[in-house]
Amino acid sequence: MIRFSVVSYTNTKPFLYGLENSPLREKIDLKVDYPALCAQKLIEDKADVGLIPVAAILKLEEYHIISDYCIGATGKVNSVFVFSNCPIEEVEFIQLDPESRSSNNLALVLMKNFWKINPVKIINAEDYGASIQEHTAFVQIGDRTFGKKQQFKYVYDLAEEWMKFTGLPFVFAAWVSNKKLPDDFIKELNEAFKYGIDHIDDVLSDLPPYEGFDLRQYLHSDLDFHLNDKKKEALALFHQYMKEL
Ligand SMILES: C=C(O[C@@H]1C=C(C(=O)O)C=C[C@H]1O)C(=O)O
Repeated sequence: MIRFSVVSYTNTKPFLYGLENSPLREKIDLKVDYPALCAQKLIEDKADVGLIPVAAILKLEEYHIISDYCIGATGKVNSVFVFSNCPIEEVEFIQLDPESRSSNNLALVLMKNFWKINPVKIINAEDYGASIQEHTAFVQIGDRTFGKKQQFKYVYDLAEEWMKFTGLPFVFAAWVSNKKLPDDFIKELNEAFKYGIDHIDDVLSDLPPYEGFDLRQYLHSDLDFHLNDKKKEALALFHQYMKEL
């Protein structure tokens, strides 16, 4: 069995749909985890393949990006935000999301290089996401952000801000193995992913509706699952900025 750790959020449903409908399914021990844990499992060799935050690639001794599919966005992603009670230029404390690796680092890169601010980082805030301090903001990713945009005065979509900063799309998570896998396995895996991405309407019909959030728009347009050349360029640039943090 090949051990998989994949993101437990709605953004991953098309990939799961592809896997569930693939003959490969029987060869895979499939676990869904929050993204930071997917990364940890690959680092500790508790999984062989992960849909992992790209920020964590820098922590792997050996890695192979095994797919031209990813979790990415070209412009607004609609599920990765900094929520704030004050304008970003006035933020003094930034609470990071314990489930994230990429977006936490993306927020730090943008704060340093784009917004030119240097707030205090808070890693496991006791009042995470619930601070009433005016100058405290927080990073949040995934389904927990659905419908939350309306609740904050200042909301920054980090894929959109990255696009303003660099003119590039962004890659949040990629399919990575920590050891070399057989070529035919990788080929079948990518066929399964393609099948899932081609059947987003079927994925949507299996999902319960989400009040105040347009799942159809999210899966069809906000997310962009193709790891194309522009996204690879963005990934290299992001890693470069991360190293300079
Ligand atoms: C777009 C998203 O991409 C994700 C963000 C990640 C991160 O910040 O580490 C990791 C995996 C993806 O699930 C999201 O979760 O909303």
